[in-house]
Amino acid sequence: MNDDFMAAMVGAAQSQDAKLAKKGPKKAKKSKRSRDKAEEEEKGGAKGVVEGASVNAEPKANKKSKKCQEKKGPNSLRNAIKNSNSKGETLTSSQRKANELWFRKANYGEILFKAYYKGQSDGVIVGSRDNEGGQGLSKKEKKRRRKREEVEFNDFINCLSTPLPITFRIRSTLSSAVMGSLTATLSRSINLHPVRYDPAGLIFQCPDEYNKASISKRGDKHESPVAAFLRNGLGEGTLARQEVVSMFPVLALKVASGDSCLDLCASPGSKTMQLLEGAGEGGLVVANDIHPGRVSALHDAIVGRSGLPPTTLSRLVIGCHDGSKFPKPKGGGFDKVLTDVPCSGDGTIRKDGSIMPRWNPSISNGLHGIQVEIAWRGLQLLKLGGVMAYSTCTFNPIEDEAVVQELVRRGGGAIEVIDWPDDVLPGLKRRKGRVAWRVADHVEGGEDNEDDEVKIRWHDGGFEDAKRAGMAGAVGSLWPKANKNYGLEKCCRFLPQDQNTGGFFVALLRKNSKVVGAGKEDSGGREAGTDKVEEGGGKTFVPIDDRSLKRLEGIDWKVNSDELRKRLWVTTQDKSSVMLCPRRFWEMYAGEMVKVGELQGGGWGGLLNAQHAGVKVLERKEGSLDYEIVDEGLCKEEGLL
Ligand SMILES: C[S@@+](CC[C@H](N)C(=O)[O-])C[C@H]1O[C@@H](n2cnc3c(N)ncnc32)[C@H](O)[C@@H]1O
Repeated sequence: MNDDFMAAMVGAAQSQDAKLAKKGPKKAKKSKRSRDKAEEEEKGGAKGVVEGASVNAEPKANKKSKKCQEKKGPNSLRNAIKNSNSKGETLTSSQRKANELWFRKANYGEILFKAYYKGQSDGVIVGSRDNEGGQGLSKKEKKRRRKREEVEFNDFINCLSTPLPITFRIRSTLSSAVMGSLTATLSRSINLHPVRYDPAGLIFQCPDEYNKASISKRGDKHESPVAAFLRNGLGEGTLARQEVVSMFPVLALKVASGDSCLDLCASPGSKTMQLLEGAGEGGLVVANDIHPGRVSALHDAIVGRSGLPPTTLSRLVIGCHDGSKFPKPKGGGFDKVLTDVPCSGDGTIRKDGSIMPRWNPSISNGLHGIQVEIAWRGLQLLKLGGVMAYSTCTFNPIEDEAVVQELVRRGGGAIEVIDWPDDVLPGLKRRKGRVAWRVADHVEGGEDNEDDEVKIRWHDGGFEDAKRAGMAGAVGSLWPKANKNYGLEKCCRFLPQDQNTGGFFVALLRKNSKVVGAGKEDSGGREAGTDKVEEGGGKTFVPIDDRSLKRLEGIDWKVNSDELRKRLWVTTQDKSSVMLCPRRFWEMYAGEMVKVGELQGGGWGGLLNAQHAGVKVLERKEGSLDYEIVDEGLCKEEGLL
């Protein structure tokens, strides 16, 4: 632990003590309990200082790969947390740590979470399922309804504090004989039956007594029969461990044999595996993630441990790009796209204890913009008539319906939210997407907040009002557009108490015609203008042209320009970098670039077992037209230096 951090902790504890002294004794007592808990965690060195949520938590990787991730992979969630104080100030690392520690110790995450979701519009968590908002009810009916909602809200909160059941699925690629024998073993020897809403009989949810701890006791004589069954099945590749709600988006996509699929935010890869199973041997799955370390973990999970046969694996291409700028492959778009975007992850509270303590609404507000951009790119990369699933594991409408609303709005008629297919998991309890929700941030004391308490600040007056009130990161697309019909009720919300699952959100979007950009006034969070890119415009890998080659003139390449032209494929990722796609493909493996294939023939994806679609090797120096090499080792390997 370094001195800075120690100082930050001491400072945080002192400021917290001062705050506790200011509050009444009751509040102080409550906060003391959570402070003790936080201190225990701190001593254990566990998740002491807030890191990314489970969805974004870095996989275990060696030190080198971690360093590499920090250098190369921006983490949207971590960034959102960093900037999540209501004033939008950029904090130093020790200020941030102190802030987080104080926040966690005082239990503010839970307080804000409850206040936010309790105060949300009808149906976001509790209440009407029909988007009617309870108009026209008598006083008595309203009172009864409020009581019912109170009970419902308590059910929701109570459910969040219970552990998530272990779930798994039988792989859909197995022969019916193997499937039959597995289901027979499960029902006869273990008395475990498929979930009632899966007529295919492939999804299983273990009873509560089989928790994570009991399942992880492996191989000893106390190993439970389910644990042994799982261990064998996972090893042989007949089973896949996956949270049940996480299976929904790919099932709803109804991937058919021969489909080309893009998984834009793929790591750790559980949904990529479902896509691969569905697309079969005639299909193609491109799995992408922005983090080299997470791409590596995805590779290990799928290529190393999934047990999927080589014929299936050869249909997989792994990429490592910012999904919002993913290059368009030559020869048209994908049949199916999945954008399982980075999110605040509060739907995973049952399995990730680190989420609630640092929860605040500004995290979601901060992620909305990148979620829109990734999903918008997904829509651009979709074939006409193709379907994209947009999914998150959060209850927050800011990351759910508000994103879908912005995509449909941008599409200007080209994009349509479609219904969940009737024949997929019939009987599954789904709640309708919301057409109304409330926008909030949180205030941490000071001028805007006389009580000096951290609390939710609602912005019901809309975007302009919120901007005037100093809401950090306010963009128009956070608010519902009450006067327009965007088909949001067709989105699906999954709440934990309904089926003993995690929380989840799925929207299916069909592309009916080409999408060409959007009006500036309501951009989803990035600078206006970035959404003006036409489909695939400037983002296709092409062999390097003379003009681009000229821009790279300062570099002392060891091969002549004809050879360079053959080897280098280029796409402009942003104004300051050039993504080169050598004719050889590379992947990130435990922090090292490893060559995995060579391009044959003319087109991108010509070799399907290529594991990487390109890599940024040149970056423009700030304020100059010169490029500098990002990865010298790679250029040397390629014979370019
Ligand atoms: C919810 S997780 C995906 C889970 C995965 N689909 C699965 O089911 O196993 C979100 C992922 O998005 C990645 N990510 C974050 N920002 C991204 C971006 N701009 N482009 C692509 N991936 C991104 C994170 O690294 C993280 O692995």
